[in-house]
Amino acid sequence: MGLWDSFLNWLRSLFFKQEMELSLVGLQNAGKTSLVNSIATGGYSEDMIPTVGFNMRKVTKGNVTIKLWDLGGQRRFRTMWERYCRGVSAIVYVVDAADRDSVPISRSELHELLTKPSLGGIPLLVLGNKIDKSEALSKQALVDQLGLESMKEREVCCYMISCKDSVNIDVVIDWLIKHSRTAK
Ligand SMILES: Nc1nc2c(ncn2[C@@H]2O[C@H](COP(=O)(O)OP(=O)(O)OP(=O)(O)O)[C@@H](O)[C@H]2O)c(=O)[nH]1
Ligand SMILES: [Mg+2]
Repeated sequence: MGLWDSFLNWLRSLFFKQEMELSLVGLQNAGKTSLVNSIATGGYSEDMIPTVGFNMRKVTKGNVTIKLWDLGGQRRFRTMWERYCRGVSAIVYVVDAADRDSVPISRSELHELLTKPSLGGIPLLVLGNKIDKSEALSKQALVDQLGLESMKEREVCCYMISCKDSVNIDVVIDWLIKHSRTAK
């Protein structure tokens, strides 16, 4: 690339730079921190430490800088979810689709969170993770069991992913970038 093209690209990046802030929520062991790693570097590890409280990571994709709040999913951290979801461009809710017993709890935590008036209208991206496992639910089963069809007051989208095998991570990134236009 010539100097002039590089200069033009740099100029373009100044004008089209976008920022967005996202919160990642969901039960412990769902794979939220794994998803952050997958988005940021494509890396994956079996050996993860549960998130205590929260972590903040900034990831740049093209011209979009994404500020990610990766929240702890253990019960004692769930009361903080609402605070970190206020004012974000989108809420990303991660579910372990292979842990069928945990789905009802995941459903009630999600519905409880979304009743908060402060979070009204914020788009929701639900990710059924760990589809590399044979016991993982299908997308339709997950949508049904989480009661996503009944959510009419916000935009809701659901994808099935695997952080382990990097399945659909690109689709997730595309969805996030599209929603950065509403960044505050
Ligand atoms: N098989 C499989 N395992 C996964 C996948 N994604 C994450 N895991 C595993 O699930 C476990 C939990 O992952 P984390 O990313 O720490 O989960 P978390 O949601 O951040 O958990 P908390 O921080 O406690 O809320 C780890 O052992 C990961 O290796 C996946 O796509 N497939
Ligand atoms: Mg974590």
